[in-house]
Amino acid sequence: MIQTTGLTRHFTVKGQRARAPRAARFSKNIVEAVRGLDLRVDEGELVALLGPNGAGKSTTLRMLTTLIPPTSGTAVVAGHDVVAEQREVRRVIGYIGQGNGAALSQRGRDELVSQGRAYGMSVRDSKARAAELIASLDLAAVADRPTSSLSGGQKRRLDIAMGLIHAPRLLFLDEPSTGLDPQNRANLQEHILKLRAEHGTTIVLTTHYLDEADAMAERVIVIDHGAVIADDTPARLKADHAGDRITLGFGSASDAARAAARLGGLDGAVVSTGGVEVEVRAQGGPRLVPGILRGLDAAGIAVESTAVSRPTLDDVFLNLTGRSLREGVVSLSNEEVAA
Ligand SMILES: Nc1ncnc2c1ncn2[C@@H]1O[C@H](COP(=O)(O)OP(=O)(O)OP(=O)(O)O)[C@@H](O)[C@H]1O
Repeated sequence: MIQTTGLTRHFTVKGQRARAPRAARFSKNIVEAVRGLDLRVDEGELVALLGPNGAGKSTTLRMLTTLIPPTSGTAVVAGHDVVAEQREVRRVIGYIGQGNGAALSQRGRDELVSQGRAYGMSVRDSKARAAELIASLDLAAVADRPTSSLSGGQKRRLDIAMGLIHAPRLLFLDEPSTGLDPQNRANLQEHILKLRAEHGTTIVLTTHYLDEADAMAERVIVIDHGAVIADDTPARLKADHAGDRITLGFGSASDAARAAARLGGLDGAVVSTGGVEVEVRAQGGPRLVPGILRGLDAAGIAVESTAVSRPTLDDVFLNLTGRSLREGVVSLSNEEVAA
């Protein structure tokens, strides 16, 4: 359904050099937003592009939806080239960008019908499709109110209905749940999964919510600094790139330091200390704990508490990049990109 080869997008931004002579004060910086992306998404897949702010997720989506052309490389979407066959691509895709515009004084139902007409559907078909989407996205109670009076979650569901009016085979969602409270977020995720189950739509979404990617996507593509750094099912990413986390608590920092020194020899484990706690990262955490406790007991080091947690996608990102996605939020500065 999607195939990209070496997909690249640069932006030129003007930078100001205060100390330079007047004529040379404005320099041009190249931001390499997306660098040589080779991507394949098959029909019916639900794929999440996950990455920190500035990683290149939206730029990728904007190229795949023909909103901006690539600087180099190619992308074929539903059998059509995104540069040479823009109109054909647009006909078969739905795109819901960040903060789409359902904020007018029109009624939601009318907006949906207008959108259907804009896609060349008849009034009758547009009305029938609008009614179907209103029912399946749980908008019946609000569809006849001005859209400006809807809540954030209702507006976002209306955005999604707008993107689906022409029954696209492929739907792009750019951060569908950003700005929603946890309840509305869960509700929206449920609706997206239901639509997909009902219509078999291929869905590509971007998110920086780790739990969203984990819960919804059967495939997660981790993007950092404009390039793919991992691509697999959430379960395999966690198994391959992050171990379980065993946290041991001690009565004193010196006990913790002695324990860390002993545990350092554990095969394949990464050990770190923080005050009176020691954290061990290793595969098969629950099975390792009894042996760890026996070993420390034999060395006369008393363990006061033990906790084992399964890895998250954040652990995967941390392992791959040395940075946390939770902190997040790494914005790519022009200087960083240029370096
Ligand atoms: N129109 C533009 N002009 C200049 N730079 C841009 C433009 N659009 C994006 N960029 C830069 O390209 C890089 C990638 O941006 P992009 O919006 O694709 O990231 P993202 O992963 O979608 O981030 P977020 O999660 O914050 O939406 C960033 O450094 C951004 O500042």
